[in-house]
Amino acid sequence: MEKTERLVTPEIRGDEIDTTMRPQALDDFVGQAQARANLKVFIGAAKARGEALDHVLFVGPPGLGKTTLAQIMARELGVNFRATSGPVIAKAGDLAALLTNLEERDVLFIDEIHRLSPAVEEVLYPAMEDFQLDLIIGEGPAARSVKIDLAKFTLVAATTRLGLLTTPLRDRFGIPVRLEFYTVEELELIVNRGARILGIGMAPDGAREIAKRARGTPRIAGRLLRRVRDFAVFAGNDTVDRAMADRALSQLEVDGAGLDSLDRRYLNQIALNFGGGPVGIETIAAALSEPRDAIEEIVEPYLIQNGFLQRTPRGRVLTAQAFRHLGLAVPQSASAPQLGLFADESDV
Ligand SMILES: Nc1ncnc2c1ncn2[C@@H]1O[C@H](COP(=O)(O)OP(=O)(O)OP(=O)(O)O)[C@@H](O)[C@H]1O
Ligand SMILES: [Mg+2]
Repeated sequence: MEKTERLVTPEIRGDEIDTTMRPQALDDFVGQAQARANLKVFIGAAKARGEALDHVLFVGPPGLGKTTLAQIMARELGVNFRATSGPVIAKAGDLAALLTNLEERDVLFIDEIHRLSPAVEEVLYPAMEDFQLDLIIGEGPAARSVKIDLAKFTLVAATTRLGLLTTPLRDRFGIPVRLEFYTVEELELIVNRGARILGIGMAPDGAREIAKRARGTPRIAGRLLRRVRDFAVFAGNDTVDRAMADRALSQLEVDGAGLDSLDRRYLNQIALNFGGGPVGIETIAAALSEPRDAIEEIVEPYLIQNGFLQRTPRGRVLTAQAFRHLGLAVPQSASAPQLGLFADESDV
């Protein structure tokens, strides 16, 4: 099934070169105050001891800055940054090749670590724990196992789906870091910084308008900013104000809450065809002709976070706020407060 190309998708799109606005140092990185403060201490301590930093696991929805933080960590540690991702490492030998090329204290970044194959994971365990590689050389009766010592490296891994990680893998990370959606105020700072980098004027109410519609996600803030800039340039404006931002984003079908047409189709589907829920994710995915994974990863987290949707053991349920946002009458059941008791957000 083909994925819908959305302006507000938090995933990186094929047409984007996503690097100009990337912060280079921990102090330029906006938001995630707690994670940043902790990392600062751990990085400082590792540097003072001259040792490799403990392995770090970043968990959170796409576009919140996991890759950016991993790069910043390598830079602050003053070590090399090597990057790969779960689906790219096909064979155990691929990972072995990466690991044996690392120097002392280097950062190896594995994106989408939940997509590593079990055979590759087996190689990763002793590498993370004892900095050793257990390899089988040869086949049949001539096969023998050799141990190779590795440099003491730091694995920095990222996942959008903590629930898909095996427990033994999860347990081998000394520093788990959960990234949260950004506040509107934080996104305003990111939009203003981006506008300066892109060389476009930004009025305070313009930055606020873009920030409000960016779904708590810096990648989306950056993308909306670029599109709004296009509209401004086309209109002959050198400064983006609220009216300009609003006009551009409305034209692009991103509404005042940052919801796009897929979000509204999702909510409408549950409201109109399933009486507000509860309804199972498979049913919704089929009704929308969208892959279930995409819905779970890039549509629902923001809707749940912002009080439009609840996950319950019996399925998805719309909140009163969602009905109001769609301009629909709120059914009696949607306002029942006890629904929250059953909300299951363990894998958001
Ligand atoms: N705190 C921040 N301040 C400013 N810009 C940020 C911040 N975090 C992320 N960005 C910008 O958002 C974009 C996405 O960040 P990044 O690629 O690190 O996200 P990610 O969490 O790795 O996403 P994915 O899970 O899709 O890989 C980058 O272009 C980066 O410039
Ligand atoms: Mg990334």
